[in-house]
Amino acid sequence: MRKIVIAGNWKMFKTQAESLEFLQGFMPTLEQTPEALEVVLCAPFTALSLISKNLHGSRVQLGAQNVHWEDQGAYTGEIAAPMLTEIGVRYVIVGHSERRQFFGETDETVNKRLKAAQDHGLTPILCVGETKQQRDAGETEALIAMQLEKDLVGVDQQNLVIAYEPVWAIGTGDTCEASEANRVIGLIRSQLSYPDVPIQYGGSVKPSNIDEIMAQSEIDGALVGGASLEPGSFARIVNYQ
Ligand SMILES: O=C(CO)COP(=O)(O)O
Repeated sequence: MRKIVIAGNWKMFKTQAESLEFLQGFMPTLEQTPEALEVVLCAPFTALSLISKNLHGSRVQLGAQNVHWEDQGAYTGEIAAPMLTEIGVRYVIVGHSERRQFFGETDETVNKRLKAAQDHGLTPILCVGETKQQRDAGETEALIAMQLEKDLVGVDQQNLVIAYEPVWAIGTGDTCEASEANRVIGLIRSQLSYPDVPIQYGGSVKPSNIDEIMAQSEIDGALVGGASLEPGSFARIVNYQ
């Protein structure tokens, strides 16, 4: 059976104080959440250590939003895997479209980051997805196939989560139709050597559409941006029907 993983990607939001305030509202809502569901919070680097201390003993897993491929070195502004594992981080987002678009992330660096994360026992959440322009040009399938081919060279698919995030659906309120997300995720799965990789959908996931998304046969969870910032809204998402 494939694992279900719902992760909040807080992006560049929340100070330490705001993170604690979130936890106070969110943690009590998890009592009804099925044990089989993995709930992950991918917080900014500065909040990880404090959140880790406050998650102690809870079922929520901690995630980071990026990781460098070297264990240490002269890489100003980067964070290495041992710095994350030391404070209890278990997951890390790699290759988010915002990293690819605004910070020059390439399939080559994404691949290196994936392998470094796994070498240190972190589970990477690899993000793939097409832009509006690519979708309109009918290039969705080819683009995603190419991203997977390049990003996954030498990557252990048994310790991996993939997030299908159509770039045009991120932060726009313009969700991809659940059936279309299901179709693309099925195509992604057909390209994997290990078919039980959990594959999430990401892009304007909200309390109002999570039930339909999770009802799809190929979709194993969600990577949630804006709607993960407020405890009540993220609680409704992880307690999907
Ligand atoms: O980029 C995302 C998650 O990684 C999606 O963001 P939104 O849920 O805000 O559209």
